[in-house]
Amino acid sequence: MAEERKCSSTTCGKESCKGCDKAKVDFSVKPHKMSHVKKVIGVVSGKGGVGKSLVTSLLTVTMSKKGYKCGILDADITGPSIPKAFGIKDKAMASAQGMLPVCSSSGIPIMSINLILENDTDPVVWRGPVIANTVKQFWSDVIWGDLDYLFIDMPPGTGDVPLTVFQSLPVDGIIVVTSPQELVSMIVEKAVKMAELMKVPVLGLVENMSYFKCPDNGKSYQIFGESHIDEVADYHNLKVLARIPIDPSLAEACDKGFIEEFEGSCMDEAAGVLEEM
Ligand SMILES: Nc1ncnc2c1ncn2[C@@H]1O[C@H](COP(=O)(O)OP(=O)(O)OP(=O)(O)O)[C@@H](O)[C@H]1O
Repeated sequence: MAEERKCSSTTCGKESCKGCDKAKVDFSVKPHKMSHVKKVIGVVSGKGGVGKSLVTSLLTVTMSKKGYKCGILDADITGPSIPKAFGIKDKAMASAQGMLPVCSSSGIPIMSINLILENDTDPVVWRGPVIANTVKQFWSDVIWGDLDYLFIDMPPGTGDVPLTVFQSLPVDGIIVVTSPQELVSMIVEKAVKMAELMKVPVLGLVENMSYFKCPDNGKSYQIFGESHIDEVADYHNLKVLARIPIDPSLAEACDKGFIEEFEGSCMDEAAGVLEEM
């Protein structure tokens, strides 16, 4: 008689799966005992360079200005950009109890691989499991203290690290960042399907680089083509939380480390959704 074929998925976890060795296996990792984080929010994108780190930074700054205690876990180990956006030059320290995040000038605790590496330009040439373990340690070994929201800047795509974050950390919801271009529907669908598989709610979509408002004539131009974000959001029954224009002052703030000085209101709707959670 043919042997029953075992499910080899690490993500199956279905009650109905009779063959899955890994069904109902608990991959969760405990936070540091001195961390009390109320909500964990993942910021994801289907592909690189769409402004995920910018959106993570803007959300954190907006929520902090509303009086919430927020932190950022930079899970983008091979392309960390959060410390730069916040102009952080110090390195992370450790105490006998655990690792200490570095606080930005307005007091936002941040942990990123670039706060540990000797030089910011040192490349991380590590195997996937080592990278994934580092992210887990940023949760289990870092003393985050009391936080209302911890934002996780995920690496792009649906690979090893996003999978580790979803399985190991108690992610309460994700925000999907896109840019206006043809691939958007496929990219959003991949992120939404992964979130469904991981049973994590999608809080909504953010379209970055939506348009450019010309300072000379006040007209808006859709530099990357017509936006399809509304159709995609309707199709998946999701909200569009923000449309961020291409704004050279945002790029400058991000690249020169002044993101905390951001005063705009483009993240207000997203902030409202987070407050309602
Ligand atoms: N709306 C915007 N207007 C102007 N510049 C922007 C905007 N969004 C992002 N940028 C710039 O684009 C670059 C890439 O942004 P960012 O690092 O946030 O992307 P990312 O999706 O996190 O990239 P990666 O996936 O490679 O980590 C940065 O230099 C940033 O300042």
